[in-house]
Amino acid sequence: MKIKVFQFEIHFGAVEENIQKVEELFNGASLENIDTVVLPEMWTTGYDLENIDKHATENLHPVFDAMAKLAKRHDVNIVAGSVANNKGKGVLNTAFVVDRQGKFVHEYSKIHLVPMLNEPNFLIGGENSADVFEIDGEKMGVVICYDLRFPELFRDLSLEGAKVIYVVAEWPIERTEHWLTLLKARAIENQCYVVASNTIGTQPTGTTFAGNSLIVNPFGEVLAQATSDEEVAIEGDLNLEYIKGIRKDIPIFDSRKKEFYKFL
Ligand SMILES: NC(=O)CCC(=O)C(=O)O
Repeated sequence: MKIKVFQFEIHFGAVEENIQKVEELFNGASLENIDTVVLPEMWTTGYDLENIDKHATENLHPVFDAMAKLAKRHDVNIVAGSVANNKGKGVLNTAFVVDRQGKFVHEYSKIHLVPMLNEPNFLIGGENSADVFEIDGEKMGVVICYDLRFPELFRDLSLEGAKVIYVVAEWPIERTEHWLTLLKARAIENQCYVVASNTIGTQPTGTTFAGNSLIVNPFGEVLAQATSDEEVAIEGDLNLEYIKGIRKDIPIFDSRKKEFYKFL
């Protein structure tokens, strides 16, 4: 399963420009052998939270339609990062997935809003857990940025059968070590692939983002890593059969003692 992760700078609060930019990235990339393309968090707006009401999609439209067109044109699945999204009760931070036929597969709205970037003052949290979805017959999950700090979410997804967990993010540069360490830890402890897309550049809020988009295998080895300050695409060839071998050699799922875990 071949994955391409786009890492790019987001034009602050410029939805149309960002959609156009993503279209150009798809049209300029070599995608012939790629199964799935991954985008970062809140890529249509960045952290323009003061204006987030006016930027938000209505139930993912019209951004969904633009992604569906790209998926069909390039014959790829898209883990379409996340966007500010209004479903009637306030603005959510919603990740979504579109398949090669341009069909809606899955959505997940961030449940852990990040206090350090002021999200709780402008956004509402998702009301559903991060469930698995299937693309090309394989189970996967997607979570959003600050969610990375909550191992429970990753454990739930892997217990439900996710072999790949996507992390779509706008992770700040001062916590780069947390980003890299936690991505590897989540892959090792759940023995699954972790595929992460982050943004770069400094937004007018003063936050500079860490880049370092990453693909980690179930043994914790880095298959591909972007730099901290460049617009690049990284690629990984995920061998989902490899997961079986790792889980046989280090059988953590068989060794679990859930009767002793107090808060699960
Ligand atoms: N966009 C985010 O959720 C950032 C998370 C973050 O800054 C952190 O966990 O640290």
